[in-house]
Amino acid sequence: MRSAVVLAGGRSTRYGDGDKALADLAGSPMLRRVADRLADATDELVVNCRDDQRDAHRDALDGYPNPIRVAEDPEPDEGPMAGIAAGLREASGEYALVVACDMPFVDPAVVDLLFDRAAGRDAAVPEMDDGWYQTTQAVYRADAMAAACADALDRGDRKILAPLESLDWVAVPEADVAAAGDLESFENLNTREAVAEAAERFAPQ
Ligand SMILES: Nc1nc2c(ncn2[C@@H]2O[C@H](COP(=O)(O)OP(=O)(O)OP(=O)(O)O)[C@@H](O)[C@H]2O)c(=O)[nH]1
Repeated sequence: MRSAVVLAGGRSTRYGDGDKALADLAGSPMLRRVADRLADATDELVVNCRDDQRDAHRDALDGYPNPIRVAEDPEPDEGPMAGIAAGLREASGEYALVVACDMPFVDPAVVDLLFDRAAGRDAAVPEMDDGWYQTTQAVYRADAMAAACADALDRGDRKILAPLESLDWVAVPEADVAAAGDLESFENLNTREAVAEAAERFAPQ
């Protein structure tokens, strides 16, 4: 049982007015593009968002083939780490992929690699050649990471790697990701211009 948690509780300030999770990408909302990429690679979808986003996000996912759960932030605007914790608490699988709602090119082959590498550990996190860890496209043992995020938030430590300090995790080198799939998996779209450019790369509906 593989869960997927899509983080969608942000305010999309760089996108401007509107929720970038609902940005139109050649006929589908970005959240739906992400979800569709995960449909075969995972068994359930958890959408993490605020209460005021819930109905629109459900509508965007109408007809999705896997079970959907919504994990609301207990407090809005507490940042991605709080979103990860809320989403993972709602996941029913032992392991869950966490992915941001603005990564519509997430590659199922990369997802498979991350689940494989996480097996028996608490997390598998891609490590880019420039030293960046892709914590918002990584696989976690759901209960361990949710607890570690809660601890880090309690300590007031918002560093994105803070929850990993107490976990048994493995970095997945960029070269391994590139060998298994496509590095565009990590591309994230923050502005209307980026969404418009990406829309051209999807086949017309
Ligand atoms: N639950 C939750 N998720 C968040 C929060 N802030 C960001 N995220 C999510 O984390 C992911 C990465 O964050 P950003 O790309 O910075 O998204 P954002 O904060 O909506 O966008 P900007 O305001 O332009 O930075 C996105 O999927 C967001 O939905 C938050 O306060 N709560």
